[in-house]
Amino acid sequence: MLEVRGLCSGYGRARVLFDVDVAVRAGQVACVMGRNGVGKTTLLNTVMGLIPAVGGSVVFDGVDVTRAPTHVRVRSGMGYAPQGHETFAPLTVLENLKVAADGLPRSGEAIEEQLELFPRLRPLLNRRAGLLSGGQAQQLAIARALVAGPRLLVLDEPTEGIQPSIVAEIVEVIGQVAARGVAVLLVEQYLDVALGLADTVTVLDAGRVVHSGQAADLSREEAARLLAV
Ligand SMILES: Nc1ncnc2c1ncn2[C@@H]1O[C@H](COP(=O)(O)OP(=O)(O)OP(=O)(O)O)[C@@H](O)[C@H]1O
Repeated sequence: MLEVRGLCSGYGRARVLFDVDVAVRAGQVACVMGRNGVGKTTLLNTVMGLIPAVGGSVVFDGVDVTRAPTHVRVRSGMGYAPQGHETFAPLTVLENLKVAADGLPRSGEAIEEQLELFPRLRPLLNRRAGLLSGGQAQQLAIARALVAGPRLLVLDEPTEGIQPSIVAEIVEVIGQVAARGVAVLLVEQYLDVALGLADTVTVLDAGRVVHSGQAADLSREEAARLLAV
């Protein structure tokens, strides 16, 4: 579904990612881990085309999108919930979902599906997104990314700073989304969440892949060691 090969990117002349390979299959969760500042968000932003790649390739569903603008990637089936659960703060929850569903053939149904996935959002439909708690806003951000029915869902630290009960709900939804056949590329700092969801794990350090493999083959101790490098 997604094949990232030899990806290099950065900011101006400051190179952040060096030859990063990562792949995600339909129905699987690929988790990218690493300490703060190693380049995880830069990787996701480069995959989504928000930062240009200076080397390597991003192939989605067999199509090379390395130079495609973000909106083309989104239209071709890539959904993104960036770090910090970004939503349109002055708009209500429903308006946020409507903006994301704009132009879809069955937008009402698409929004209803998200409310089934995130029942906590239903009583909040008329609340401004800027007034939501962090966990509610994160659920809205994921719902927005899902509303168009992406085949790849890219999530940047969806559990960061969120109360444990909502973390459990978000983890459950990510598992359900993958079980429906969506490929999930997930940046996650919490080891338990990551190892609980992941099919594959890629660990970055200083912009390079230092571990890549099946989650089932990675012990908790080895993962903790890699993240402490
Ligand atoms: N807009 C920017 N301009 C210049 N440098 C940046 C920019 N954004 C990030 N960086 C730098 O790129 C490097 C990687 O940052 P990135 O946010 O990708 O790391 P991360 O692994 O996602 O970290 P975190 O877990 O803290 O979110 C860091 O050294 C950071 O300072």
